[in-house]
Amino acid sequence: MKAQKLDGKATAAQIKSELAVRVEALKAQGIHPGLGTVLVGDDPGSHSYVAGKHRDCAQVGIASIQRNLPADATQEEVEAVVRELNEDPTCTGYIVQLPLPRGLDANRVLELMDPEKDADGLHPTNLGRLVLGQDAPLPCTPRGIVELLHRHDIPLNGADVCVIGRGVTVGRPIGLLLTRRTENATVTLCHTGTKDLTRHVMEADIVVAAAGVAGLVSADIVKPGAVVLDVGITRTEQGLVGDVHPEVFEKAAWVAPMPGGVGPMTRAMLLSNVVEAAERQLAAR
Ligand SMILES: Nc1nc(=O)c2c([nH]1)NC[C@@H]1CN(c3ccc(C(=O)N[C@@H](CCC(=O)O)C(=O)O)cc3)C=[N+]21
Repeated sequence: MKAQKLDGKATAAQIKSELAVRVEALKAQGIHPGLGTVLVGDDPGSHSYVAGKHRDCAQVGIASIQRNLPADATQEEVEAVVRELNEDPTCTGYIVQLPLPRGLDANRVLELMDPEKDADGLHPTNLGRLVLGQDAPLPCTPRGIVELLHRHDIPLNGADVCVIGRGVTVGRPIGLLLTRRTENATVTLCHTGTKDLTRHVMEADIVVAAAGVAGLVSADIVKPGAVVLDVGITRTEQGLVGDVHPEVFEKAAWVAPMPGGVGPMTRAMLLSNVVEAAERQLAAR
């Protein structure tokens, strides 16, 4: 058996064409969505992600606002840019690209953002709203994963999901999304302190691999017919490597590959968050 592909690239293209229609409708009402990015330092990976985000914006008619700071920028300089974007009416949503260079306090920066403009869903207020089940921008990668599963008719109701990784952008919030009544999955959150990872992966209907350990999920620990999503990215001399070993394609029913799976969905959800923030601003007028 060869796994079917959870095609994030094609699904993201579909979502972008839906968003382009909503952007036109907003513009007709006088609201022009604009995405701001705050990028500190010269990490080539971060620069290429941010460039991709602005290309996506152009495709759906969202304006781009780029604020780049040098690697030696101070906490005060970064915070000044955040304050500026909070006040900028042309910026309807923005992100601070993570991780920030050493020595900068990302939590203090996130806290300073206007939660209504938080396109990443990572402001403490919005993470709190997620816990409380209130309407708020959702973290992009978890939201992209749920959307990818929904659009391939993968059932979540009652599914046993094993999440590997407890990071703030993926592992921790995805448990909150998947256990909402509307999704109704059962989630096990595994991490470096997990005693027997193999046992948890073996029992799972759906595996979300977000540990950042190349090839961590091998075919021998995946249940036949499982759904496996590769969220890990490790840069090697041979290129980008995911957390899911290629042999898993021979055992799983569905695989979201890296590249071409969750990454493009993450970017599409960022655009969704910007459009929804603009729609909320219109509704509040
Ligand atoms: N504030 C903030 N928000 C983020 O959403 C955020 C961040 N910081 N820091 C870094 C991570 C990483 N991330 C990715 C998004 C898309 C791809 C993506 O599109 N990947 C392509 C391939 C990537 C490539 O070829 O370089 C794919 O999987 O097909 C990857 C990684 C967002 N992040």
